[in-house]
Amino acid sequence: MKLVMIELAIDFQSEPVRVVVTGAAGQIAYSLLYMVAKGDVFGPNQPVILHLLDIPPMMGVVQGVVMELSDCALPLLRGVVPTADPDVAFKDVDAAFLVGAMPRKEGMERKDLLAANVGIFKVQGQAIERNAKRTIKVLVVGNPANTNALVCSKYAPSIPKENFTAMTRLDQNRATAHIAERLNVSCADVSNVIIWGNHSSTQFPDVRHANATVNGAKVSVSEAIKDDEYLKTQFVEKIQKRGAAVIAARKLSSAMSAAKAASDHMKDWWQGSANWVSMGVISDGSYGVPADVVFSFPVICSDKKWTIVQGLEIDEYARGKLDITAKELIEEREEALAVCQDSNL
Ligand SMILES: NC(=O)C1=CN([C@@H]2O[C@H](COP(=O)(O)OP(=O)(O)OC[C@H]3O[C@@H](n4cnc5c(N)ncnc54)[C@H](O)[C@@H]3O)[C@@H](O)[C@H]2O)C=CC1
Ligand SMILES: O=C(O)CCC(=O)C(=O)O
Repeated sequence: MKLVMIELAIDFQSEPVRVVVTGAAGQIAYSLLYMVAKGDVFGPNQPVILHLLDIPPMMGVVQGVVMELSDCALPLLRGVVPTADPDVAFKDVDAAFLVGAMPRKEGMERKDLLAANVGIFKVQGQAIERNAKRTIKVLVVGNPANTNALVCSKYAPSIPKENFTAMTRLDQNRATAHIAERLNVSCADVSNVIIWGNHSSTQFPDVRHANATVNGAKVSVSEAIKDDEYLKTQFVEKIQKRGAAVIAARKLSSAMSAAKAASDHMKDWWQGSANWVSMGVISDGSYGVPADVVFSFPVICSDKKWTIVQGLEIDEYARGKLDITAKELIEEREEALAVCQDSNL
């Protein structure tokens, strides 16, 4: 099928940002592209040019997505570049959503995807190094997201490591929504829920510093819930296993909620965050987390930069949880780097 490049003839004052979405034929991209193209992420006045990357056999499907984007008649969408060539996809891009990867099936752990997916992020890191703006902001969604982000950054050595992040916002959103439901308040009334560590079943969803507005008064979540044992056990397990629960129910992995989380993550990074948000970022050793892993920390974003929230108390219980998830990330890193070295990609 012949691919067409669409440059829509709309005149805007601001320069468009170039945004690549990989896995453009897949289910997360199908929701995410619409959110980006209608201004949810980069702002209601910021034109965008979308680069859509997928593999050659999926180009027919991508062409259908291009048609639908056009049919949405979105004023901010200045152009669409569908391609199966990473060098075209990453050319001069300002922001990247790295979604394209194999999703897990029922019964698998996310790290089981490592051997299949890590090569994709090596190749894309190399393409970023050759083509992207040095200021590119990269959000890795494809699993295992933290380790894929680390691999990607290692193969783009001239881009600052701070520009590579992994998505744990879906876990944050799940935890926030769960607390809000339990307290019968809106999600907007719950703040500062933290996800520490890996986007995996070792992650530590932590509400020890979270607040909720209940009946007009701001209180700590633990005060409002009044069941610390529940918050330390069932709640943690529920969030850790939520992805698997969705797969069991839908026979497909989370997509609409994953796209919303990707949109939230990039929006906060680009436009600034009102509260703490959780992002997988390169560890600088904060909270005793080993360096050279992409670890989810609470961060604040401003001026298109994230900063790890410092000074939070880590008690013995939290220390144990942080150490478990850090250990898993070190194991994943060693395995991933071995796969990259063995592969001729
Ligand atoms: N971090 C997180 O919170 C979440 C991560 N995920 C992960 O996101 C990934 C994508 O999920 P879905 O969209 O549901 O999968 P999907 O299977 O619907 O789509 C994946 C797309 O990626 C494409 N693809 C494969 N190799 C590629 C390559 N080298 N370059 C570009 N595109 C490539 C496929 O052809 C396919 O179109 C999976 O790894 C999934 O586990 C999903 C939900 C949440
Ligand atoms: O759990 C999975 O592997 C599916 C996608 C995902 O990462 C999630 O839903 O959290």
